Amino acid sequence: MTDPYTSWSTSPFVDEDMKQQLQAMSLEERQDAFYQNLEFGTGGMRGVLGPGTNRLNLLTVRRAARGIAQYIETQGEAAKQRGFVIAFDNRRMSKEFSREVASVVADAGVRVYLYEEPRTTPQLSYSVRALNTFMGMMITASHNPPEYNGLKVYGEDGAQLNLEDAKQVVDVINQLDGAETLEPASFQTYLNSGRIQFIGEKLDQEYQQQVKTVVFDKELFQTTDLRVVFTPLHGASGGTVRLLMEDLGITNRYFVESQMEPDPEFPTVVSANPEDHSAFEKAMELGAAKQAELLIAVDPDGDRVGLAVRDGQEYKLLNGNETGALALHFVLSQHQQRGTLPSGGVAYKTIVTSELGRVIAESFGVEMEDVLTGFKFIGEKIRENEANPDYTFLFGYEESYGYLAKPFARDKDAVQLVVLLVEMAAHYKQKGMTLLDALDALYTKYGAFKEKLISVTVKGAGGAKQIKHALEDVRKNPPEAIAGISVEVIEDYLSQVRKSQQGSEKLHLPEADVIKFMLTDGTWVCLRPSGTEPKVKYYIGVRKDSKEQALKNVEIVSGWVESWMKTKLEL
Ligand SMILES: O=P(O)(O)OC[C@H]1O[C@H](O)[C@H](O)[C@@H](O)[C@@H]1O
Repeated sequence: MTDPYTSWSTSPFVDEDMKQQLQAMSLEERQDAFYQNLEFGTGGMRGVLGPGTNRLNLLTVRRAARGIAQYIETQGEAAKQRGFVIAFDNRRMSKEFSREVASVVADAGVRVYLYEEPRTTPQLSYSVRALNTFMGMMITASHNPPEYNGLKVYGEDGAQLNLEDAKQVVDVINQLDGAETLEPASFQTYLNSGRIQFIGEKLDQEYQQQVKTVVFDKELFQTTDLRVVFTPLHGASGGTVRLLMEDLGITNRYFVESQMEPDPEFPTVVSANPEDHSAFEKAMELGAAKQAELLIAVDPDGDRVGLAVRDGQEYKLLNGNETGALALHFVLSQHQQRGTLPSGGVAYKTIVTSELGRVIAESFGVEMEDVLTGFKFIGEKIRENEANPDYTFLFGYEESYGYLAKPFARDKDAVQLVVLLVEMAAHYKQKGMTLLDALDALYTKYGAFKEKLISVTVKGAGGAKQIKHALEDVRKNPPEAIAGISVEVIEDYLSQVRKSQQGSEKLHLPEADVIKFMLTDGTWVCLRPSGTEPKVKYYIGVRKDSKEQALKNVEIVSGWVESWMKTKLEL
């Protein structure tokens, strides 16, 4: 059998440009580019751009699209007619990939709707629902460096494919021949025939109308003197947010102009990730010049959002747990004040997100349900329950900076949150409070919660195995105490068993390689391998009477967990 490198080098479907790149590769580069097929997993596909089976390029994208097209074909004529919608953000090759996917899917007889210019992930999610398509795709690598791109696949409800459907798609893709053997389809032919249609302004406007419904009190925008700085970090959300802020009459709005236009090179940021302090650098400069109280940064595909709040002469960043708790509390208290808090209201968070969310929800008589890490699990819950007339989705969030206020989108939606967070900051400003004061008020009322996330990178071919073995070892030899605090409950999501002194019970969440320890003083520790990076993640949460105590304790427990896991990973 010909090796894949030779097969690609001689394939009629590999263009001259790529053939030259193949020729120029060192032996090491070849090995890395061809030693496996870039995995299409339950979260889609993400990787470095370039030639090879282990890279993202027109051929590997074609292969993934072919698998998706074949999967849609197996779902029957109605699914094909309902069609497939595609959006992309501002990554290198995104437009080319979007057209490649469109052609391949159209070639299978499926109707295709396509955005011509960058749009956000939540708008893609909304578009699946608005156009009633059978599936959809977002082409993005979220906040990864410029050399990456990726594909995320959505089901008919607008959420990322659930585990069962994703598995079926993955199985079809895995059975396909090599990417270099697959014939391309003609984009122009299907565009001319109308099987591929461009979409745009009408859906943009509809989506923006929907976003405005997230606001409780539009008049607040006209009366507030709150000063807000916004940056999309060179991503896809800039245009939409600018229009929304203008439209809502948010007077003191300032945009980081050098970062407003979509740019695949992200030239003015070290990391286009609102979790990183560095992402706020330009926003902080503008904020200082304009005396802004609030800085908002949205990641390139517009699904995650970070905040920085003015504290004296500096800005303090809020993390996902803090922003999420504030937003949840704001939504629930606004409903309560207006008498619109429904009796069957439900909120969601992930199992690695702060327990403060549960305490807040319960104080309003709202159920807080936990799901596995990944926003698709929140989307799945909304779908499972929405037919029930007694059910109302009130809020969903996760510590990794993802939030959803209203379910017209079914993925985390930073655009919704931008308007909600500005309203929230204006609301507190009216009371003479910053968002930091508001957070302190939550701690006073509900207890001081503090969380910490430690990510340990374990790279290389053996990295994933090393992580797996370490977690196996934790299961075999679970600690009786962590940092001197007794373990009360162990939840193992792999065996789906919850063990405590009272006995064992089954956990009702999908199987996942995750272990969570609950300690006698309310502290919890959760361990899981990252699904998107070569990392193992340790999440720690504590609840104490004072902020100082909470801060101290979270550090003690984190230190203990880090050294303990070091021995398990044999680092
Ligand atoms: O922790 P990882 O598996 O790397 O995933 C990182 C993040 O990816 C997505 O944004 C998911 O919605 C999050 O739940 C997750 O935290």
